[in-house]
Amino acid sequence: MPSRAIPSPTPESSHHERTTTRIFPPLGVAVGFSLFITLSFCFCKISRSKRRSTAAVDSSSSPSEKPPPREFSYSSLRRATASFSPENRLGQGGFGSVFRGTLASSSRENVAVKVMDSGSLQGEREFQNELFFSGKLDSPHVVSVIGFSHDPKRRRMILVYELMENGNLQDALLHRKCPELMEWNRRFLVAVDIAKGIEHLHSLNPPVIHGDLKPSNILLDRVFSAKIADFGLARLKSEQVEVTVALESDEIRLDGGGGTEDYGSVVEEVESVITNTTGYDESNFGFTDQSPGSVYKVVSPETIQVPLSSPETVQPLVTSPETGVSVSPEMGEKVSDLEVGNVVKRNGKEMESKDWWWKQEGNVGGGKVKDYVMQWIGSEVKKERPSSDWIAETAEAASLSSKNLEKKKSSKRLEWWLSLDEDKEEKKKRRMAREWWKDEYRKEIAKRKAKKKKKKTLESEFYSDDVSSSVDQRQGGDEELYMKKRRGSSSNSISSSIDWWLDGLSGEQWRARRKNSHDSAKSCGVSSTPSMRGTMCYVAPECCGNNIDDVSEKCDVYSYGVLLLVLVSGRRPLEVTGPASEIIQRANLMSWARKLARRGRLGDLVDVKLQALDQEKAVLCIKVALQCLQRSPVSRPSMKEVLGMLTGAMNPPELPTEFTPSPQARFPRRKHCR
Ligand SMILES: Nc1ncnc2c1ncn2[C@@H]1O[C@H](COP(=O)(O)OP(=O)(O)OP(=O)(O)O)[C@@H](O)[C@H]1O
Repeated sequence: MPSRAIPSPTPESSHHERTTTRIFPPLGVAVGFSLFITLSFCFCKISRSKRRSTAAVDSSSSPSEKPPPREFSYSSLRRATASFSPENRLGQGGFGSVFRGTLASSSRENVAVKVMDSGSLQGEREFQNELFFSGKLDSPHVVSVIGFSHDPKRRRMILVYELMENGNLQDALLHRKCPELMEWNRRFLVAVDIAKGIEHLHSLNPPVIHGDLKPSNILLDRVFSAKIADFGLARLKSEQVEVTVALESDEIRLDGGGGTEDYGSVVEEVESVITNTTGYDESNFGFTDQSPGSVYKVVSPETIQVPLSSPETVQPLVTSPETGVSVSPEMGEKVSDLEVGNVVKRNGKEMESKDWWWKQEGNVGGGKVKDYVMQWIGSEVKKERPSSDWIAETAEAASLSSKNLEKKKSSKRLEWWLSLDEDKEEKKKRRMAREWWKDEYRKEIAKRKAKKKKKKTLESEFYSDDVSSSVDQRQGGDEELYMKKRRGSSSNSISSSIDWWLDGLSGEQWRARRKNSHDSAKSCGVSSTPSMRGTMCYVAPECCGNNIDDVSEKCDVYSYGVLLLVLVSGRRPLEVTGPASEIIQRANLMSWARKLARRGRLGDLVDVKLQALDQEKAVLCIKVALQCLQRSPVSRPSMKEVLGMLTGAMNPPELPTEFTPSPQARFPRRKHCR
């Protein structure tokens, strides 16, 4: 087979090849390089966009970590608020004033700056709590804490929040009566926003219980979307860990039932809010004083104590091995149960039952709350005082003890008149005067009797609704006490009126323990939070006791029920309103709603000023509210269920059986004989 001859290169072709190889290799490298660059650029772009899209998916499924609160200098916040000028004042809370401010940063962000009252332990607790929870909560339905400023030497505590342009719901709905909130749809959305916010709190692990839900703690943004604010009374719900503050000793106490790891993590978390964000190494709250015994002093296997205030003020508690009661070594005296907390058993272990939520600050046994309640009720009713002055009457009755004194004095005066020994002429004059006195005295007695009778009728009418069901709830001795108190002496009629009124809302325990309540109003002037347990009318009955096991998410559900009724009716829980014949019935919103439910007339509760009303949805809201207001916490729905019912994701609720309209009588009523 002839082999193919390979042509030998001619001199020209070899020259050409030489030139080509001289030119093309660098060209090929350049082309290849540019191709490589283009490809890798495309690859980078594609992978980056891919990464971005996965990140977007991730962030939608689990919200990105919220930046921790920033630390601001006092001077920067002073500048932001024009030296805390009164024109910038947004409101006054129980523990400080809130100012509008504009941060000097490039974003010129508008903020709300809350300046805590210096020296107020409650303010300190609120400050602490807000920071603690700000790290945990990240929801569009919860007001965010942007930052803080703290100067322990001057006891300055400032919190910086996102600005909620339309202020609080109480003011917008009930005082300013914002036209936006007169639209049914907007009001309904506010109800849904709040439900979403609470549902978020309860869905966390461990769940967060707000503990003080009320319209003044709901803030509205520019477009009237609602957000939950004020975590001053909030707490973690956990079998294992309780965050408590022993106020007398200026200490945070982190109680854990499950070994040191449990509370260790919570301690870290509290610390991290302060230290991680600010490098707060020196002083703040004493967190960074790492000396054993001053930072995490283990009192019992379940308890860690963390000094709250500056190290100088800290008096760590130690526990007496015999009694298990905490003792202040500095003072060398026993801190009573009342001051530190009752020792209760839980999971077979002894623990402090009274945490700061139930704890009463300052005037522990002062019994000042009664005055405060009176003042508060007064402020509630004075706004829409009826033409009939039944309140004045009851107020008059309240001062009966002083009148008793007066009565005694006048009878003394009468005796004096009778004992006078005069001459005839004088005697005649005196006799006439004596007769006049006697007459007057008789008239006065008759008048008082009539008043007493009238007042009794009013009272029985007023409480007729709540009492029957309340009595059912009470067991054994409680019932007797209840009835005894109900029959209580008329000399205490105003306070008893108020008590019974409150009983319809918050349970008897509220009154029984009110002498333990602190008088926040006393020191701060304006506050609607009369006790550390939450706010009267909004606090659930079981949340008035000392048993921490009773505190659950259902306390918030109850408060939401009241809030929902306020939203639908456009009035306060206690308000004197409506035609004279129905004033008493309507005064207590919750009782009135229950009454209307029994009569099958829920529609009567709806605010008449509402525009574009969806009657069906309004009635749905009232039914949901009544579900939430059931006395037994287990009967109340969860917040998830509430949200489901409101949004239509779940079937609409039935009325609780206790409030269903009573069936028509089968037999015609017997006519009264005249
Ligand atoms: N982030 C905010 N944006 C706009 N206004 C606010 C903001 N925070 C608070 N306010 C206004 O300041 C008022 C006082 O708020 P604060 O939380 O101190 O007290 P409160 O909740 O009304 O009372 P209490 O302390 O008794 O519960 C609020 O009612 C509200 O009108």
